[in-house]
Amino acid sequence: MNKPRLVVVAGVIEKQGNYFIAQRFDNASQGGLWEFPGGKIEVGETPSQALERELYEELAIRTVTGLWLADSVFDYGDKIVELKGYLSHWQQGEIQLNSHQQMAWVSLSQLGNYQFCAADYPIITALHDYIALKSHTEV
Ligand SMILES: Nc1nc2c([nH]c(=O)n2[C@H]2C[C@H](O)[C@@H](COP(=O)(O)OP(=O)(O)OP(=O)(O)O)O2)c(=O)[nH]1
Repeated sequence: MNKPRLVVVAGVIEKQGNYFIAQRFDNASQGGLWEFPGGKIEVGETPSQALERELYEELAIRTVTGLWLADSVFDYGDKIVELKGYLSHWQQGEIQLNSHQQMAWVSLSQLGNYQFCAADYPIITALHDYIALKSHTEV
């Protein structure tokens, strides 16, 4: 039997130098692990539309999708996840945690203290690279 291949979008939201991360419910797939919020792309959606819809459903905030950070493919055994990571810019609303058991705002260096879903590590690397590049090009 072919394994399902899910195409999933995830958004990195920054506020005052910290990044939003959320912990999956213990009883979900990849339970208890941390992630960037997002979810599966539905038929007919662009990645940005899917991400803006998911962040509204999961966190009740309106966002605009920004720069693409990285794509990552990981085989979890029962399914293959193709994760697309983007920056997401918070526009409106206060965060309500509708789909996660915990949230945190953490600095770039603190991201290393959390155990993320395996597919997220290339996104975290791309975020580090992006921030390093940005700090070198800003005067
Ligand atoms: N939203 C999100 N999902 C991620 C990330 N990293 C990662 O491996 N995933 C995986 C976990 C899930 O298997 C899948 C996304 O599914 P989902 O968040 O829409 O919801 P779900 O729990 O209903 O998924 P599933 O159990 O039906 O597979 O992608 C991430 O950073 N954000």
